[in-house]
Amino acid sequence: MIEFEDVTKRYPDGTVAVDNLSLRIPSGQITVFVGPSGCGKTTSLRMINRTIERTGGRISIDGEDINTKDAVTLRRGIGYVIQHAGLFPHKTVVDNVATVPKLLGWDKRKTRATAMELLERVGLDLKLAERYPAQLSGGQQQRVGVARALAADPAVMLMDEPFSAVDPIVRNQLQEELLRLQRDIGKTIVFVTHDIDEAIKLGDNVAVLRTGGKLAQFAPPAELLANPVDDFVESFIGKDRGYRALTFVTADDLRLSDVPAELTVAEDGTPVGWLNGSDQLEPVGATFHRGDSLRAAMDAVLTSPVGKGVCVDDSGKAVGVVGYETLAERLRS
Ligand SMILES: Nc1ncnc2c1ncn2[C@@H]1O[C@H](COP(=O)(O)OP(=O)(O)OP(=O)(O)O)[C@@H](O)[C@H]1O
Repeated sequence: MIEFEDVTKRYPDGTVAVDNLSLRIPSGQITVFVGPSGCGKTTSLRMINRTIERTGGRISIDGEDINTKDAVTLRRGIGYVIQHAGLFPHKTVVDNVATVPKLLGWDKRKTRATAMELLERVGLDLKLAERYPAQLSGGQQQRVGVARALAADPAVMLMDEPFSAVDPIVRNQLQEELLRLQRDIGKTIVFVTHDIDEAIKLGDNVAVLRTGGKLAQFAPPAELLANPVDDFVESFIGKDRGYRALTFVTADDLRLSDVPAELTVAEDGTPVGWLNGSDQLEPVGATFHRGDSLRAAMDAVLTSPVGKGVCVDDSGKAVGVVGYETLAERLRS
């Protein structure tokens, strides 16, 4: 656990970037700092690896005050990923990832093997390993940045707007990959973003900061959407919070009806289309799985030409359908 106790940062010019911040960041989870520009997110993050020194209060990792450690040793145990990846331009991709293991004096073979394994884990084509950063796309560079931060297997990883500079599609892919990776590695990740949707998607917990570095609310995303503590948090979360909260409700217990005859399925049971009155096939629309959210089920209903969302199993086979009435019944419960 990383604990902030009454942490303050006053810059030499008198700016108070962070004001009496107290919160507990649980181990093995993703905690997101979110808030408007200039609210102190980056300052808060960088005080954890002491690239910015706090001016008041205490920060501890697993009970140990970070100031009792030498700053360089502390930083080697904490991965750090920033916007634009911050890769060394004169080093190849694999050498970038190997930076910290080399500093730690690992032997060459082990270092290279680890670097290649990490590149694979973050989803980078290994053919790119000998390229230089400038020869990669922004999204590929970010993957290398994540691999580099993970190289020495740190327990803590700090990520400062890591996906902000890439286009929305790549950004979405990188977010999905981070969630997938985190299911395997279970690091303590502190993630900074100004984008509330990114915070809600990635965070196990979200700390909403207001200007002046004050904590407005610290809660899991579902709670934040359901119960914003004040007008500031509510307006920061934005519109559609009721609808977005459905992301956190599972469709597990949704009552399904049998697959009707009008839904044409292939030999393997996968849905092909809805047969309309003129004997023509209309597209199925979005489908959903049992374990998906109610939001996904609702999307399936809304995109279906006949108002029936198709539920499929892991092999893609249609296992049932759900209509407006059942969905509404579930939403009311
Ligand atoms: N070196 C500095 N000297 C003085 N003030 C600073 C310094 N660095 C940051 N600040 C101020 O501290 C406040 C918080 O800055 P910080 O970068 O932590 O915010 P942020 O929430 O990460 O912002 P953004 O989303 O725009 O990156 C801002 O008012 C900023 O101008």
